[in-house]
Amino acid sequence: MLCRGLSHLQSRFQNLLKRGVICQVLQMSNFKSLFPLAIHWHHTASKSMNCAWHQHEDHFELQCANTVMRFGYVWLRDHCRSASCYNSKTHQRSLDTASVDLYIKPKSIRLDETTFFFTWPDGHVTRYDLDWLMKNSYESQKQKVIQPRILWNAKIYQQAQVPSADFQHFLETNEGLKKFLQNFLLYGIAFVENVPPTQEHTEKLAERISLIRETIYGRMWYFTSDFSRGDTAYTKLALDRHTDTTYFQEPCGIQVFHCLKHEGTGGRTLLVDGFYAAQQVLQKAPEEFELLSKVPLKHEYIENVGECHNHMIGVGPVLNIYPWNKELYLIRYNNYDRAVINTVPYDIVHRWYTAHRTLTTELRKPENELWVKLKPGKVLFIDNWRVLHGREAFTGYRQLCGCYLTRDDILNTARLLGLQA
Ligand SMILES: C[N+](C)(C)CCCC[C@H](N)C(=O)O
Ligand SMILES: O=C(O)CCC(=O)C(=O)O
Ligand SMILES: [Fe+2]
Repeated sequence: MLCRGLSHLQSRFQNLLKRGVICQVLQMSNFKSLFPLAIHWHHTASKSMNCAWHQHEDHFELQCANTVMRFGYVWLRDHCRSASCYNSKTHQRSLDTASVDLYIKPKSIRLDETTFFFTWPDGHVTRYDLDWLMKNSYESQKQKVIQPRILWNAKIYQQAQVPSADFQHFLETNEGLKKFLQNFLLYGIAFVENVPPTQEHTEKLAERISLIRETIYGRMWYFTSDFSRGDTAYTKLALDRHTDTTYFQEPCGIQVFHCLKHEGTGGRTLLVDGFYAAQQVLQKAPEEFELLSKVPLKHEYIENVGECHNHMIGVGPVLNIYPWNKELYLIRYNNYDRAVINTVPYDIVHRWYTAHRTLTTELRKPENELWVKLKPGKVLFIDNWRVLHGREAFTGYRQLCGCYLTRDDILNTARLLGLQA
């Protein structure tokens, strides 16, 4: 076992010292640029980043600044990035994980500058860069937000004065696209203006950022109040706030709306940030937030109108959160399409209704409602996993076209443009 800088060890690491071998890494000058979590460490670490490590019986421990990170040996062996274990051209694992001894332990560990060298019992050597380990540790992921967002009520959104994208700029420049996507990711809604009011141009716009998600409503849809489909959307009635396609196992990620024509009154679009409302529930009644994130519900779409026969069922809680950092990523809220609740016993059902009421109260607060009148030329993108939409009743002839997009593909575009998504 080789160690460096032992003389620099301070009392801070004395506990670790007592338990065995300690090594320290000094002067990590490239640390901040390599490690995106630098923002977090920035406050806690001085310029020379001190890290200490320790080889335990069943895991490897790394301590940098105030973070203690633990890595199991099977995990470490499984994440070997050597040429025989990992294809760096395809970014795919070649190693057969099932061939790794579940009780594997390294024969030796040494640190050279900022690279650890693990030698395994069969002589295979794995190298891990310190910053790679830090970035990929559970402990750092736990503190990290997957998707930075600005939660809003009407006032916050209006005061932010988020600009709309211009059709040409959006189509022809990466910069225009990137700005649009950044706003979309932050707020869950975004507008494009100066779009020729046709279905073809709307389609072109959608294809610029994502693959269109074809559903039972078609690829591009075009609808009026003709009740051509068995759903209230195809009437002139008001629609309370909701998310769409809750009856899919994976609800559509994004909804695109373009109002091509409206000769009449009413018909404004209502937008509510579901995550803002959920955040209020978390603050006011955390146990209700938890219940909404745990109780599985069914939503259902049953249609028998004309030639259209469909029966869709989607299952999932109202609030969907990542288990490791509790970050909210999907709200499934549609009181029209919610199916019979038969997945939980009656006493929990009652508690669920209470929690659902609390969330509904937040969602219905007038200060959380953003009302917009969609006009030909102005296309609205809605994050259907976050922002609820609704509409006011209307009179006269109204034509809306649009489509759904797959969330994976829009996030793919965002990442390729360098955005965090
Ligand atoms: C958008 N488009 C008119 C095609 C479909 C409307 C789907 C309406 C359905 N109740 C839901 O919320 O999913
Ligand atoms: O007519 C509208 O403005 C929206 C209707 C609706 O909720 C939908 O089509 O998903
Ligand atoms: Fe809808």
